[in-house]
Parts: sequence; structure tokens; C-alpha cells
Amino acid sequence: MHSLNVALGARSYPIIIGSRLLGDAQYLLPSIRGRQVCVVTNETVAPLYLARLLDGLPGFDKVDVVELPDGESYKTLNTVNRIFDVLLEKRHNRTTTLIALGGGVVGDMCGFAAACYQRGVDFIQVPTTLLALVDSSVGGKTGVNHPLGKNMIGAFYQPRLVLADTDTLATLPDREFSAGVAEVIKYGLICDAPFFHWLEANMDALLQRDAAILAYAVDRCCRDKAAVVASDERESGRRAILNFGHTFGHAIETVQGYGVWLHGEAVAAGMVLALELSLLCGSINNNLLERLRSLLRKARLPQRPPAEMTVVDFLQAMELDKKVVNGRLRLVVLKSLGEARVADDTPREKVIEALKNCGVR
Ligand SMILES: NC(=O)c1ccc[n+]([C@@H]2O[C@H](COP(=O)([O-])OP(=O)(O)OC[C@H]3O[C@@H](n4cnc5c(N)ncnc54)[C@H](O)[C@@H]3O)[C@@H](O)[C@H]2O)c1
Ligand SMILES: O=C(O)C(=O)C[C@@H](O)[C@H](O)[C@H](O)COP(=O)(O)O
Ligand SMILES: [Zn+2]
Repeated sequence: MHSLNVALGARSYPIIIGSRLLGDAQYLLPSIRGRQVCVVTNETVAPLYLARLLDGLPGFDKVDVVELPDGESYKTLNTVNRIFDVLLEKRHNRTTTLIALGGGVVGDMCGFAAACYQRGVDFIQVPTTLLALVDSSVGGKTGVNHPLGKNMIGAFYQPRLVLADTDTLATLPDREFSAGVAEVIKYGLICDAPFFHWLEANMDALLQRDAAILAYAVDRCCRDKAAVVASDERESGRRAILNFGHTFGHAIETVQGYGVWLHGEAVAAGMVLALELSLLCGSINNNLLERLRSLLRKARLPQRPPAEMTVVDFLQAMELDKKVVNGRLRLVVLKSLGEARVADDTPREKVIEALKNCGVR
């Protein structure tokens, strides 16, 4: 077990990473200030890990549980309302602590409920997917989808603690594990070239879920993300690099219908498009694109967008991206391996060319 710090002044918090953490009271209890706790989870994760989590809360006379339906299509305001219903019915007050037990969907909704309930209560992230361990549980982006766009309603709201128990990954389906690998690769590309080299050498072991390799990858991604978030909590600048591949990826998720492509799968194809664009901007060479494709192939992740999506589909969805300013697309491109920047100046023709180079008609 070891701990990292997300350094945000008064909002700083630890990320505790290790094995056999769930169920151990020494980790959860110190971060719970009031007497009321509400665990937010879903119908898939609850039978697997809820009992273990509750073992880590001895002495609590009042632990309520909200079990949400499973799936990206349920990441909505309506579903968050179910959390509010339970909190109000069970008379939770401002000293309550919410605990998100699950993947990114549960974490994003529980965090948003925590940001809103009585104008803000504490919450703890207990991620159980690779994607949530390496990305969504850290950094305080919370929210829900809208039919017109991903994560369009939300808040920046930091957890008090991230309890990242890598044992939970033993039950994660392969497709979901691979989706998490897409965000892992993202960190190598945008800010950590040595980690990208490490991934090229260790991808097979990572996919076999070798415990030491997995622990190293989780730790490295959390460190990388914590550093970026600490430098720009509310994405007024540098934090946008964490969105690499996401403008294209979110378009895929929205147009295809939430849950048809997993977030990580859409990000994988989106990163290929973003690298294609970087290539057209003259900042990287073809070799890096091939290296990315090779990692994605190993991880059984998509390397191109859905065949049925057109250039117009992409452009319409991308116009709603949160980074758009004055109608201008702002896309994250690579300057070189391990160095990303936000391009304010990418001509639309280049975006279209990148899409076409990846087979979009
Ligand atoms: N807030 C952020 O910074 C951030 C970052 C990245 C992604 N996200 C969001 O996260 C979401 C994707 O998260 P995800 O990939 O974790 O998907 P998810 O939350 O839908 O979980 C994937 C699937 O795995 C199941 N599951 C979870 N843990 C399991 C376990 N240990 N064993 C077996 N099954 C398990 C879930 O029930 C679900 O069916 C998207 O909505 C995305 O927008 C947010
Ligand atoms: O933490 C961030 O910042 C990210 O952008 C991480 C992304 O992996 C994540 O998918 C995030 O939810 C995207 O945020 P959005 O603001 O583009 O909706
Ligand atoms: Zn993401």
C-alpha cells in the first residue's frame, strides 16, 4: 500500500493505492467526518464488492445504499435524482459522506450528487474499473451526459479520498479492462514519454493483469494526472491536455448512442484521429502513429472510428465540445511524444483531412 497526494491547497486529498484495501477500516474511517454515510454503487458492482466495503465501516449505525442501474446510458440527471431521493428520504444532512463504489459512471454521478446535495457534502471515490483507478476517480470532474453531448452538465468537485484497491480488477471483463488501457496509453502520449516506452515493453503483462505491472501503471497514471490537476484544477489551461483524443471520442459516443462504444474505445479511436491531426500539423512523424496503433492492436482497442459515421456527424458533434471558443474548435495535439498542447489554430480543413485519412467519408 502506498499513498499519493493531489495537491490542491485546502482541497488536497490522498490517493491510496494497493491490494486488500477495501474492508480495512483504517483507510476509510479517518476520512468520514459525520455519522451518516451513503454508498452509491450499481447493480453489477454491489453483489461483488458492497459487503467488503461495508466491512470497512464498522460502528456506523446508518449506512444507506443507492444501487443504480448499470450503464453509460443511465449517466443522466434522472439517475442522479434517485440519489437525492434516498438522501432526502433517509434524512441525510450536510455532514453526510457519499462513497462512490464502481467505475467512472458511478463515480461521476456520485461526485455530482455530492457537489449539489445541500450545496455540497463530502465524497470518497472507491474506483473498481481500470479506467476509474487510473483516471476518473482523480481530479474532481463530476457530471452527467445530455443527449446532445457528453458530460455537459457537471461540476468540478474534489473527493476527500481516493481508495484504489487493485484487487477489484480481478472481476473486470476484458472489454472494460481494455477500455481503461486507452486512458493509460493517453498519459504516455501527452506527458510521460518514458511511461510510453514502458508500456511498449510491458503491454502483454499489463493485459494479463500481472499484479506488479498493474500496480505500477495505476500509480504512474495517478501521479501524472495529479500533477496536471494540481497545476490547473478547473481546466483554464494545461489540464485540457487530459482531453487528448476526447473531442473526437465524445463525438463517437454521442452520435453512436451512449454505451454503444465504451468511453475508452471511443478515446482510442479519438487518439488515432488526434495523432493523425498532429501529423498533418507537422509536429510528429508517422512512426509514432504506427507505435500507437500497435499498442491499441495489442489491447484489442479500435484504431478507426465507426464506419457509419460521416465527416458531418463528427463536425456537428464536435461543435458542442466544451473547449470550443467563439465557434472555433480547440483540439489537443502532440508536439512530440510526451508533450501535448491545445491548438487554437487548427483549420477545419485539416480536421476534415484527418478524419478522411482515417476512413471517414
Ligand atoms: N471524471 C473524469 O475525470 C473521467 C475520466 C475518464 C472517464 N470518465 C467517465 O467514466 C465513464 C467510464 O467509466 P468506466 O470505464 O469505469 O465505465 P463504467 O463505470 O460503465 O464501468 C464499466 C462496467 O464495468 C462494471 N464494473 C465496474 N467495476 C467492476 C468490477 N470490479 N468487476 C466487474 N464489473 C465491474 C460496471 O458495472 C460497468 O458495467 C464515462 O462516463 C466517462 O465519461 C470520467
Ligand atoms: O480529468 C480531465 O480533465 C479529463 O479530461 C479526463 C478525461 O479522461 C475524462 O474523460 C473527462 O471526463 C472528460 O471531461 P470533459 O470535460 O471533456 O467532459
Ligand atoms: Zn476520458
